[in-house]
Amino acid sequence: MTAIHISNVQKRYQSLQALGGVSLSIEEGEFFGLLGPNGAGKTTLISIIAGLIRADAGSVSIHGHDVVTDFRAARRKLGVVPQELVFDPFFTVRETLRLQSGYFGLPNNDKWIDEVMENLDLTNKADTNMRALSGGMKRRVLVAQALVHKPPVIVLDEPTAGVDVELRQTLWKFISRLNREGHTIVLTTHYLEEAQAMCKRVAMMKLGKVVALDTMSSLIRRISGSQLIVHLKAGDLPPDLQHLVLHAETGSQLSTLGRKYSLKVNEYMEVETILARLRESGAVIDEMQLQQADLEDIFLEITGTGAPQ
Ligand SMILES: Nc1ncnc2c1ncn2[C@@H]1O[C@H](COP(=O)(O)OP(=O)(O)OP(=O)(O)O)[C@@H](O)[C@H]1O
Repeated sequence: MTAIHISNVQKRYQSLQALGGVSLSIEEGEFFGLLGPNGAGKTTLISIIAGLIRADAGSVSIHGHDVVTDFRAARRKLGVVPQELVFDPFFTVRETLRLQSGYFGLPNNDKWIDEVMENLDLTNKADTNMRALSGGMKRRVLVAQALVHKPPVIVLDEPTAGVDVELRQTLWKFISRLNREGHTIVLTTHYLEEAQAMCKRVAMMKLGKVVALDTMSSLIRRISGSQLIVHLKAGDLPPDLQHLVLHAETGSQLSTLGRKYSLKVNEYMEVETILARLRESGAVIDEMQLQQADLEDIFLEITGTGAPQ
């Protein structure tokens, strides 16, 4: 079954086209990543999925329920962890979670609330007022709040932005478990290595459009091969190797003198050729390293920008 079906969604803010016709289907049980640089439209798309804002055109359904015409049924299937921390400061953690359960018509939900709190290391804060919690703890409550009604589809918008390593690990352990148990997970994150580790399939967005949609493994294969990083302490890269340059750092960008290049290498044999050409041209290598391409390189190649901030 399709968990989220997005069909030609468009959204404009005055003269700005935030989403220019996004179509995407996410199947039940997937662990899906939504990536893109700042302003790509990820939060706008998530807000439309959550029924918080209306698309100008197109449609979104969750487990077959349209988010506009069948809002309540769609909302029941969905748990959203938003980017921003918004709470009523006068309630305790447990009260906050009970209220949220009530909103979904689940008055006797304490067993699951306890389990969620336990899994997010919130148990000893259950009776603490929201206003007395640290930012990281508040973020845990946001996650717990999204899960109170055991939604089959869970959308997390930058859940680990600015949180410590401990919370990231706790969160990923719990989210992975929910995914293994069949929940569909959709994630946006600033941390590409996190997306690479967790997501099986990703969509990359840029300026309101999906510019790449593939499994993580084919995306990684797309930028085939590796990169050879060479730090030259004398001489420079000969012109006939310039076409291989992925990144270059020179002079003041480096803590040491010289020039540093990342070169695209498709086969290991090519390393030999590159080294021979450098030697012939009089360049002197200070350090070198061979690295597998990762999601960051692909992101750079596809969106033309650095990692999302
Ligand atoms: N309420 C709004 N009014 C006007 N413009 C908006 C509004 N919300 C978003 N935008 C604009 O729409 C575009 C898409 O924003 P959106 O927040 O969806 O991007 P994003 O991919 O989530 O970015 P980020 O990674 O920074 O969160 C941006 O150019 C943003 O400035």
